[in-house]
Amino acid sequence: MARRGGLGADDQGGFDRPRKHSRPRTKERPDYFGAPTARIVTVDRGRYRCLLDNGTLVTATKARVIGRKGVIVGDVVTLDGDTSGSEGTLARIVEVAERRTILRRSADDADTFERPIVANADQLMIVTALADPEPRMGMIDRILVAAFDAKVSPILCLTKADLASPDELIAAYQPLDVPIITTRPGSDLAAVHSILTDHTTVLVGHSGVGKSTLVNALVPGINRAVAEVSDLTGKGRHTSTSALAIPLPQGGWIVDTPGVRSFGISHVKTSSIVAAFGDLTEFAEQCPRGCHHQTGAEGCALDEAVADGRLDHLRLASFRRMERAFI
Ligand SMILES: Nc1nc2c(ncn2[C@@H]2O[C@H](COP(=O)(O)OP(=O)(O)OP(=O)(O)O)[C@@H](O)[C@H]2O)c(=O)[nH]1
Ligand SMILES: [Zn+2]
Repeated sequence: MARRGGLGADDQGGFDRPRKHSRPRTKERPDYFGAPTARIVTVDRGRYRCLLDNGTLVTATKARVIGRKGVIVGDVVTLDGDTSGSEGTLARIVEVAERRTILRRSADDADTFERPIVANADQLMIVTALADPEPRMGMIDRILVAAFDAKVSPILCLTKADLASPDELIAAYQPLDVPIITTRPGSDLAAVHSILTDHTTVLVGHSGVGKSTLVNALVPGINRAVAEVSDLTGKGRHTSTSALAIPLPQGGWIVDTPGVRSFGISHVKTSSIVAAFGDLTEFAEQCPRGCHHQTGAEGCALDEAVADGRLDHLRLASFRRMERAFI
């Protein structure tokens, strides 16, 4: 006679095992639909400063559901808990939206650990002084490579045009099709504004190039806003190495990166540089397997393309310089 569950009803082996998958859930996973979303503007010692869509600045921690996943500046997050932004309150980050881009760097080339620094940026502005400090093309090239790799559009901003001519740098970077902006004290920033509007643009540059001067000119009153953020961290000045995202009055964001002085690019692959030079890919496909495309590379189809006029030699020279920047 068949009894329901008869088989193995007294079978120790079958029923003593913990039934991991059939245990009833004690708690339903909460549904965060309708919960406020915010942008991470800075990170300081495990505390995340988030700007709600309504303009409220909220301090938050990571909820346990986030686990070990990193939350970085530029991330779009869902908040739970107290999102009033009142002093002493703490919200919880319960969801991190999928990132459109991640800008990474390794601190230097010896450090192969890649650190994500900014999420969801679509532009990267390399701020370089034309003098004082002297421009370093190697540095510009490395940052360009990092931008191409992250599929973030680079922009070159040449400051201190009152001290030296930009002609040489413009000639060097024009073949890359990178927008180039020059500034000087009191210069009209309309071109800068229009390139930044409705984008999320990360600013990188060496100390002293005039990045703060530029940010202050772009965002009136930001001195005060920076001070507010540092006050809330309990320190007199903003000493965090975190990036700081600043909303632009006309729409869009700029992300200032005080910590990024060097730009290790040990995580970048050759293929992503070739991919960044879309017009070169069709030629490179004709190269011998494993071709590094450098000067003297045997049978490199890029040389042939230049020889028969299909490719501008300056463009190839720029591509090779980019590749050399990290080989
Ligand atoms: N001649 C000239 N000086 C400038 C220009 N822009 C900025 N400076 C000066 O350059 C110096 C450095 O400017 P900052 O804006 O502090 O440079 P920074 O890149 O923010 O430097 P850190 O704060 O150290 O990261 C200051 O003395 C500025 O007044 C410019 O277009 N021309
Ligand atoms: Zn080649």
